[in-house]
Amino acid sequence: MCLKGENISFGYKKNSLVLNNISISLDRGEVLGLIGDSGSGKSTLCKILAGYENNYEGKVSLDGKGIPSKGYNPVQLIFQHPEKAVNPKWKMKDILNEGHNVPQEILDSFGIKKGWLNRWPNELSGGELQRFALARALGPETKFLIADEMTTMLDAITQAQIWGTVLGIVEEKNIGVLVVSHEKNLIKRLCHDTIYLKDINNV
Ligand SMILES: Nc1ncnc2c1ncn2[C@@H]1O[C@H](COP(=O)(O)OP(=O)(O)OP(=O)(O)O)[C@@H](O)[C@H]1O
Repeated sequence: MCLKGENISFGYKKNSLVLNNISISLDRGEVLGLIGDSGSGKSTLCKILAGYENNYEGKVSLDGKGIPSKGYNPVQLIFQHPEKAVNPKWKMKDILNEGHNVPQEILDSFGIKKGWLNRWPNELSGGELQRFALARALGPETKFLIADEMTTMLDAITQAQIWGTVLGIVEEKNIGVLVVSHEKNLIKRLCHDTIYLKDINNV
């Protein structure tokens, strides 16, 4: 199975492109790095690949078919700020199990403690919250994970722990991962291959 973006062009404003004719392809089981200057459109490309942004030119496909607009999204996007991805009025256990019942072994692998389940999102640290976001995103129907600066705000130890867990799970489940980061060493350590996005407004 392959997640493809073909000849993607996109601008937030008319006559001002952020992405110009970008093509990218990610296989299941592959860990691909995406680097580029600030403002070059990495997050925008992530949103397009995960189906969050529809107003683009070109084609995004999963094995030749469009990303399903209803039901569970097999392309899961994880952002830098997990607090923006959760409903602040829900307890963590409800947020966690919204799409499917997350197995105990996944909770254990991310070090999610029982006591955290009864808390509200604002009662957890960024790293704790990101563990929940990942446990939820790596569901049985997930085929691709798009990690947009997902550990940027964390200390080095937490970053290594979280990536260690994620890499174990994606390998076992044969999930493809796009790793967006400005940390070249992290990309080098994690990824099989890397692509570079140029800022088209800065060349
Ligand atoms: N919702 C939006 N409305 C208008 N312009 C936007 C919006 N989101 C991003 N942009 C602009 O689009 C360009 C690309 O932004 P994007 O966040 O995709 O870049 P990036 O490569 O991820 O940057 P960074 O590495 O700094 O996070 C930037 O110039 C940004 O200001």
